[in-house]
Amino acid sequence: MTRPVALTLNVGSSSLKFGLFDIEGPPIELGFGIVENIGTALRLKFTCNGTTITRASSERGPADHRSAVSAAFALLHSQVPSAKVVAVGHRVVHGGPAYAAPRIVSDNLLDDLSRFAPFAPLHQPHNIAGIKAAMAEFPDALQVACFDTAFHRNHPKVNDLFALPRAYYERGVRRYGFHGLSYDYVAGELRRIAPQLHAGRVVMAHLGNGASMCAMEGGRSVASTMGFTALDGLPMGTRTGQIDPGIIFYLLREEGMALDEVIELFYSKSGLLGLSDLSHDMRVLEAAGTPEAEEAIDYFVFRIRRELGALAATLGGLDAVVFCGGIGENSRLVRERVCDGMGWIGIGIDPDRNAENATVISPDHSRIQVMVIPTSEELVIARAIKRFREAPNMPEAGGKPLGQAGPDPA
Ligand SMILES: Nc1ncnc2c1ncn2[C@@H]1O[C@H](COP(=O)(O)OP(=O)(O)O)[C@@H](O)[C@H]1O
Ligand SMILES: CC(=O)OP(=O)(O)O
Ligand SMILES: [Mg+2]
Repeated sequence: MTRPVALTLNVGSSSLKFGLFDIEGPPIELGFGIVENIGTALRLKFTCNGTTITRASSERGPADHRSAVSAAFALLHSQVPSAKVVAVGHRVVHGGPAYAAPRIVSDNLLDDLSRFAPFAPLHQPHNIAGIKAAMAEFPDALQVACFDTAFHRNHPKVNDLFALPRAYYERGVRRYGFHGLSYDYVAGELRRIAPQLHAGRVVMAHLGNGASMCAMEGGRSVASTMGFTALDGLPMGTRTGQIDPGIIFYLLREEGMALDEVIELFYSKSGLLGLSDLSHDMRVLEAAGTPEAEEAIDYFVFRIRRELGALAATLGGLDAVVFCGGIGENSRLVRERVCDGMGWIGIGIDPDRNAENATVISPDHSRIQVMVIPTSEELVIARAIKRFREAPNMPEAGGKPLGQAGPDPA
């Protein structure tokens, strides 16, 4: 017997995450998979019905994104042969200035999204390739694109500006902000767990391989540390984060680097990896204990603290800080160091709660609640699919980001 399911695809620079959802009622996750090590030798992991299987790719030589997607589809077909994929939802990192809600995929949309590829070179080309692969694999399925930038589209204009001549803003050179699917999910969870905090002033820190922070007022994004590209703001696994743009001119002019080399340096060789000279992976750095690894963590924490102060000032005060993403959800060390000595602003941490990754890690009666809320970009995508299936003819059926409006459909 076949059963109709929805598939979510989140194709990143070095990994692909996919989810399988029952969407008959409120979306329920049936399975979750990850294909890692794109660029070298693929490693696959898939959990479904309580069983986890892991596999190494049999392919020889470095595997590209196309083989990663094929491997994910093959795994699905072999492990869940009864699943009939009726809809596929895609995380698309850049939606540009226009897309403030999910969209059904069309040729026009794909053309439009390709224009933003230079703004997100680690993600957008792979996101688009994932959509095309899914269209070929599941030709009868509904295809929905969900944008990381959409959650931030209602920023006050001043927070979207760069101090360039005005024409550049009109041409799309704006501070877009990313990780919107994650913030949307976590804002929805915050509304469920603590509606009074959701209604207040919140800084969220999505700390994963990509890392950013978002200031929210009443569940709406008003500012983000990421800008025109997902290179801005916090240092990341392999990305610089905010940097003096004068360095780019110096590298091009004085050190004679080619533009592509600078792009590679900033996106793929910097951040935690560049500073530690060891790894982009926080777990490895925490275990290493070398002075360089320590300094990489110190810089990561320093920039988070600095942005926390700046975003709190943007909000005119602070009611809650929420950590999410692989580091935010799991690294007690990073959370502890971020909150250390922040009593002056009202932030404190309970060591036992922090060690347990508890939902609330601040002490009782704290003025500012410090929380850990695991994110799920996949569930936000599945909910968008569900809305489109219920109202297929509405171009905006994806609606407003969940954290921002209306009751949670789940
Ligand atoms: N227990 C842990 N302690 C510290 N860091 C962790 C832990 N688990 C995961 N991480 C870190 O989370 C990061 C990956 O985050 P994730 O959100 O999964 O990334 P992606 O952006 O690829 O989705 C890596 O730096 C990893 O080391
Ligand atoms: C926008 C971004 O940085 O995404 P990721 O964390 O998946 O790299
Ligand atoms: Mg991520």
